[in-house]
Amino acid sequence: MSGVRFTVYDFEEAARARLDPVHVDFIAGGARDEITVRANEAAFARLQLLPRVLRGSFERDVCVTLFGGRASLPILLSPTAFHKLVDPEGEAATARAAAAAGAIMIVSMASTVAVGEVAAAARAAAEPGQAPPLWFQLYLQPDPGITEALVRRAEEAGCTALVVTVDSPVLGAGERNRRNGFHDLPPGMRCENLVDLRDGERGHIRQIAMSPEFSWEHVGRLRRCTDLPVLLKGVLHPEDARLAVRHGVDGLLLSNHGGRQLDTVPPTLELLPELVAAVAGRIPIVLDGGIRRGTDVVKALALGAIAVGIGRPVMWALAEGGEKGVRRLLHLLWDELDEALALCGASGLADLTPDLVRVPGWGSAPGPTVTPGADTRRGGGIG
Ligand SMILES: Cc1cc2nc3c(=O)[nH]c(=O)nc-3n(C[C@H](O)[C@H](O)[C@H](O)COP(=O)(O)O)c2cc1C
Ligand SMILES: CCCCCCC(=O)C(=O)O
Repeated sequence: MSGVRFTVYDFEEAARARLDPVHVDFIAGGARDEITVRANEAAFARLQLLPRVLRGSFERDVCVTLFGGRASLPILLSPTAFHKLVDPEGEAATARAAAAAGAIMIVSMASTVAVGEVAAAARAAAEPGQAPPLWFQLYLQPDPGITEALVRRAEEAGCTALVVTVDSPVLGAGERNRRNGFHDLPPGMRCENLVDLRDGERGHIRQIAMSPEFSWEHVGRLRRCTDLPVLLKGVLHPEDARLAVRHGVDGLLLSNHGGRQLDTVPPTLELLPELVAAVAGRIPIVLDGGIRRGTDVVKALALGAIAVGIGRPVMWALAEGGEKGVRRLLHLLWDELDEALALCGASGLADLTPDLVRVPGWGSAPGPTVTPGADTRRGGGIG
């Protein structure tokens, strides 16, 4: 069925050959001119690695502890909607692959399998006695009762953290989707987490309300309605990062939505040093956008992210080979990460420090100096 896949790009190529071009556009596309989509990957390519040698360590440990849960690798599956578009088992297949690899999966509010079923699939595939690390992503809803009902569904499913996407006061303009007339899921597919939230609601995409009315007050309300750790996804401005800390947020997913919301925002990698300095070790930062290689993971972690997330690569791998495809993808990235650590002279993630990365010609690590003790990987709020 599937040939040998050596890189993330091989999965993408195979998936493109297999999928409806309209769905390829939905996955690959971004907002407007897709400048940020391209910038995300380019930022990683621009940054250089400056390895250490002769550090005398034989094995490498890439496990990471986040909010008391342990993951086998610092690569999360960022929330992506509509997995059934690319595989009949949808998010259940993804969850089995993630759980088998010990990777954290963030289930999208717009998943095509209900979060409870996703969790059951993950449990069945996890190592015996291990709780599969599963988080839930949501968009705040104008009706607080709906937001709360979603939180309860996630809690009941056993999710261990909530990721609130805050970069979507309106839906970013995906011009490819507009041109293709892609506005609805095909018959037989729906957003299962939305079914029966209110009488008569059948899981239509339109039930997800994007609204510019949200403020920090709503974040505070959500904070009070659950004991789960709450992360904000899509904070880009350092001042907003400081506000997030002040509002009791437990972590940030530094993300520009893979370039799918506001076009021309900076690549997340370039923003990372500023955000690390802004939160000053008080909460951990996960970064997504453009991660395609083990060396990309090393660069993000060296600059202070505790872990990274991948979006499109998961969709391509799921399309290419279902559960097995995602398993192979995670194994491949784990392998690349392990190799990159070895070549950098690192025995673990804590060895990834800002001095290992350089902007060409700069002669030092990019961005503002990270305050000593402000490394979110060792600071408070984690573990
Ligand atoms: C097909 C697709 C669907 C997505 N769905 C969601 C979603 O439901 N919620 C969300 O917060 N982000 C969503 N995102 C954004 C991802 O979580 C993530 O931020 C982005 O894909 C990371 O960039 P990358 O694709 O370059 O790895 C989606 C992205 C893609 C490509
Ligand atoms: C109103 C539909 C929202 C679907 C969310 C999917 C998403 O975030 C994306 O980037 O695509």
